[in-house]
Amino acid sequence: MAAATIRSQTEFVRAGRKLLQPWFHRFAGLQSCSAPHSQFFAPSEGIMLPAGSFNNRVAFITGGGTGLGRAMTTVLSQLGAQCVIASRKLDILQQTANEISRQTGNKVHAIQCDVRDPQAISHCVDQMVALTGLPDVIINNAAGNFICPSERLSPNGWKSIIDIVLNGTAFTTLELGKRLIQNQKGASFLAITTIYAESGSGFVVPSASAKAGVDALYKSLAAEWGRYGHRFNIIQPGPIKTKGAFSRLDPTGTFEKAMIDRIPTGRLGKPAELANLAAYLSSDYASWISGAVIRFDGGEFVSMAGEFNELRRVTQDQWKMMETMIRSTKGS
Ligand SMILES: CC/C=C\C/C=C\C/C=C\C/C=C\C=C\C(=O)SCCNC(=O)CCNC(=O)[C@H](O)C(C)(C)COP(=O)(O)OP(=O)(O)OC[C@H]1O[C@@H](n2cnc3c(N)ncnc32)[C@H](O)[C@@H]1OP(=O)(O)O
Ligand SMILES: NC(=O)C1=CN([C@@H]2O[C@H](COP(=O)(O)OP(=O)(O)OC[C@H]3O[C@@H](n4cnc5c(N)ncnc54)[C@H](OP(=O)(O)O)[C@@H]3O)[C@@H](O)[C@H]2O)C=CC1
Repeated sequence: MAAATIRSQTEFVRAGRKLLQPWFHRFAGLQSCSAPHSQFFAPSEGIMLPAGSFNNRVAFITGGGTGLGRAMTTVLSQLGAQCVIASRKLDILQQTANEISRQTGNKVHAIQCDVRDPQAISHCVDQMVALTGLPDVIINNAAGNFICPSERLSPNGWKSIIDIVLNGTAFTTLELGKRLIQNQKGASFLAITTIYAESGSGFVVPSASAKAGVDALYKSLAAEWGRYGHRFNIIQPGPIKTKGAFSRLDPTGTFEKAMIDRIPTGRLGKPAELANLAAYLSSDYASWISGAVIRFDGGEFVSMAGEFNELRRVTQDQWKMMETMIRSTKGS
């Protein structure tokens, strides 16, 4: 009996390893494939804004230790900003902060903060004020997500995403907004949401609901707090390969090709491309942009939305045949 249990456990572990091996390989280098026509849309990953665009500015980036947050921190730091990154895992934050500081020569500070907890945010802002003063640029980027059929979702599963994404963004924005208003200091607020904040999406229902809430929060505050010198903008990215996102949204790697097939530019986005857009929206060059929602997805959203877009698959011969059929139709 015991031997049978051990054998079945060993088999289970073996099967698990086999299943997970491609996963580890995929995330080791975060490589992805692309369609041949993506050659027309080669990413420009160099820094877009002039050097020094953020000199004497302080930027606060939640979730700045990994993925897109790290890319945005790198670009802002390269452009002269003193950056403060905040999230739950201090060791990762500190490593990122040290690496970027070394790379750019500008100090990046790491502060531990769970954005679900308003008191932790208040304490984090106290620490930031002591280190750098209040920020000029705030990027609400921290998020949590996982694919899950809604009938399998527990109340706590729902709550954990809403707490990080919607409440976390609201608590951070309100804490910083109130302090900036008290100090009569203007600032640029940017939220990173997603294309499905607009459409909704099955299988990521808590994330879709929370991100839609963030869009509404930022559009509302753009209207209300302009009078205090605050701008609020939103970037809705499509798929950009990061370990955080793809390990939770495409754990087996099965859907990546289908995703690329439906993106008109034939490839995924690059963190550096998003970082350039975020830097522009947060800069003085964008001082007349507020309340904007920028979809940044290589055309994926419209490609999925159009009734007839699947006709891309029709060949020239099939078109000839169909045109003949249509033209030969008489009457209605
Ligand atoms: C067809 C499309 C295919 C592929 C798409 C591929 C690519 C992407 C394309 C577009 C992306 C668009 C938007 C992306 C949005 C993003 O936000 S991506 C960023 C994702 N990054 C993260 O999530 C990082 C942070 N995440 C985490 O820390 C965890 O994952 C967390 C679960 C969110 C939170 O961790 P925490 O430790 O606080 O929570 P837990 O205690 O572990 O869990 C809380 C409850 O949730 C339940 N849970 C957790 N995981 C699952 C799961 N996989 N399925 C179901 N339920 C889950 C957990 O059980 C707890 O509930 P309880 O058991 O009832 O207590
Ligand atoms: N990559 C993509 O394809 C897309 C990403 N996005 C959005 O881009 C943003 C960045 O995602 P991406 O870089 O891909 O993924 P990551 O998982 O790398 O980034 C999420 C970050 O949020 C932080 N975080 C999570 N929970 C909390 C919390 N409770 N308090 C503070 N920080 C927290 C994590 O740090 P820690 O674990 O240390 O707390 C992590 O650094 C997210 O808003 C995501 O929704 C939108 C569309 C597409």
